[in-house]
Amino acid sequence: MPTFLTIEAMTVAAAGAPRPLVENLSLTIERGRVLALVGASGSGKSMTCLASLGVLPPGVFQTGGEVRIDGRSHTWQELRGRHVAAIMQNPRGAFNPVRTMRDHAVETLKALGRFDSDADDRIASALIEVGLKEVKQVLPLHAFEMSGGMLQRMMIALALLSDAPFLFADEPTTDLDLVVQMRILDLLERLVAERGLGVLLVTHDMGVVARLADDVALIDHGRLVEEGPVEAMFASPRHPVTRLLVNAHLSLYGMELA
Ligand SMILES: Nc1ncnc2c1ncn2[C@@H]1O[C@H](COP(=O)(O)OP(=O)(O)OP(=O)(O)O)[C@@H](O)[C@H]1O
Repeated sequence: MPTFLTIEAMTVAAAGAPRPLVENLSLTIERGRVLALVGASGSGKSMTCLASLGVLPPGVFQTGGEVRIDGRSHTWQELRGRHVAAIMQNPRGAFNPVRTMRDHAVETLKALGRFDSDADDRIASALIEVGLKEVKQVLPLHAFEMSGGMLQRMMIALALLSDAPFLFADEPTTDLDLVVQMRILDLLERLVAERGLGVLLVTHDMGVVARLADDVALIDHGRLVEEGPVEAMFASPRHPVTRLLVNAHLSLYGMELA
């Protein structure tokens, strides 16, 4: 099983934009650890994620860089599903409204080339692993019949069906209420511990970072400006934007940086 996923010198540009949206950005994600990619809105976090998965929106292009697993380059087809699974913000929008949860699970297994006689067992154990224990009741549901928290759990279950060792999670709790956020973060933490997943967690929420991340990388205007263990980032942030984010977080608790 691989140990490291490295994003190397990733550069992303948009047609007509005067400067790159992401510039020469390198990150390493290690199995069993959570790397938080933080930064202000529009700093390039999602573009880094999307470029690394080869799914940039129309008009936006990767102009440099690559993704390696333990030093080896891979095609997007090999990366997506086999090595990296992804969960995104707004799970409701990710589901086809006229298809059931079972349809989505079957479609995911078919896309991965893993739809065989064990499919039903595999789907059931993925649902149980993410806390959707009433499998028979959940599988016939459509997205509109489920809460945001259930849908995010279902997205994570679909990600687990691939057995990919790395997970990209782009703002996985942003649209959820605080109690559900906490439960999803608990679930991600358990999956990192039990499956040894390596997670790239995209967020602008320093509360989420404090709760889940081992390491933090800060991006500003598409460039990596600070990187290190989470404790150091909170105790002595160096870059002005990191100080701003940490101070904004601490002020919620009536505290500020020394
Ligand atoms: N489809 C697009 N075409 C051109 N530029 C885009 C497109 N989508 C986003 N951008 C620009 O790319 C830059 C980076 O956007 P990105 O979505 O990666 O930021 P982000 O850090 O993830 O922000 P947020 O936290 O708000 O999601 C922004 O300046 C944004 O305006």
